[in-house]
Amino acid sequence: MLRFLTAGESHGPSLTAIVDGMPAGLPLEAGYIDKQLARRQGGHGRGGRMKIETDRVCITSGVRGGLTLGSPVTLVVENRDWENWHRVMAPGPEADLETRAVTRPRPGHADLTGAIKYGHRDVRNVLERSSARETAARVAAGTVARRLLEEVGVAIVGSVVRIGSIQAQEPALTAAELAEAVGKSPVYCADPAATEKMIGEIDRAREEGDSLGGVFEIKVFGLPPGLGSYVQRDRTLDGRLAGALMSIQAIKGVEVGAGFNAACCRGSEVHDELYYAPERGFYRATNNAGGIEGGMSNGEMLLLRAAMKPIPTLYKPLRSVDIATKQPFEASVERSDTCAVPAACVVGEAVAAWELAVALLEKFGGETLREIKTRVDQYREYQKGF
Ligand SMILES: Cc1cc2nc3c(=O)[nH]c(=O)nc-3n(C[C@H](O)[C@H](O)[C@H](O)COP(=O)(O)O)c2cc1C
Ligand SMILES: C=C(O[C@@H]1CC(C(=O)O)=C[C@@H](OP(=O)(O)O)[C@H]1O)C(=O)O
Repeated sequence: MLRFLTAGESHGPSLTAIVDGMPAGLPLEAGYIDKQLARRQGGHGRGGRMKIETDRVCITSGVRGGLTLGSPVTLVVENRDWENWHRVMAPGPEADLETRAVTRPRPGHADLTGAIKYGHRDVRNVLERSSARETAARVAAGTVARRLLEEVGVAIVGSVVRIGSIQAQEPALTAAELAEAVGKSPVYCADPAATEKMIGEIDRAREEGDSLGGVFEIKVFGLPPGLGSYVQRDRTLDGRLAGALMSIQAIKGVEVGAGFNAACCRGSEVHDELYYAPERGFYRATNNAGGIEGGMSNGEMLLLRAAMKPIPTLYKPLRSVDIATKQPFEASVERSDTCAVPAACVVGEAVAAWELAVALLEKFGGETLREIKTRVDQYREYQKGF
């Protein structure tokens, strides 16, 4: 069974992910994970914190000589900002609990409800863990899953398709072309004209002390059919992917394929008709299902979309109430991202990779990469001849 946990506070010494159940013999290097960590830090619209951090993973268990051992893989990402916070965040009685105490909850963040739920009078005890800093650890873990998927011919590419009111026109591209186009864009968008407008929109929001959300898309190429299942509803691949995307901080909606638009159409316009050709087996000429039918991958490209709300911390103050004095105030802000949709897109790729790797291992099992590859190859042959 493949599973992972993350731990760590935003301004603590480090973030940790423990990945358990990864098969042995998977080539894995820190540099491969660092590339994804760097992408997650980037994207136009990020704030001052990203100038402090340069995320790098330290692999402290489960890998030897560049290959996984089958034992738990521990991934540690240091917080450079810790240097400025060790007095405040110290685990012992020496911690300075006064200087950076927070009693002013931000609308739209976990602050108020987290304080009520866990009985904290200092909102810092909530925001340290509710912060999307945690996604650095999730990207590290998800990138191990991405490595495994790569070995069986599965590629995952995310792209930003909307920032605020600016919508991109997504060209139909291969996985490699899409990755190249996205890599050139400061907002990870494959449409150059929309990229320019998105940058302008983010800059305007920043100047006006405001924030922006948007939509990103995840495409997965090369998935075999039959990952996930209809036999128990908690095993549906779409349910699990939607849950994973929704678990990302500030994600408020998820679509698969035609998504909400399918609800506006007739069945004859939505359902993908089936064809057969001896050289490729069964296929569909359209992909409104987004690569999932009956809770299972159907062999077509997987298409997911996630909507991110605007960042809650605003330079333009919103009304709130101090939990100590019960007096209203208008929040003042030290620093914040203006827009983190590109970063969230990288997190989306990672969490999707994770869920797909879990479903892959459920279907094919195996303790070694070699076993898994053999079984996937055999299954692909079987599928072609079906
Ligand atoms: C990559 C990323 C960066 C974020 N940066 C910020 C930020 O700088 N300031 C902020 O208030 N919220 C930021 N958020 C959003 C909050 O973490 C999120 O809104 C908060 O945890 C509340 O959770 P919810 O929006 O899912 O309800 C970010 C989210 C992501 C995914
Ligand atoms: C640190 C990251 O994102 C942070 C997510 C975040 C939040 O409230 O979610 C608030 C900000 O942190 P800080 O208050 O330290 O400036 C972001 O910078 C990161 O993505 O690595």
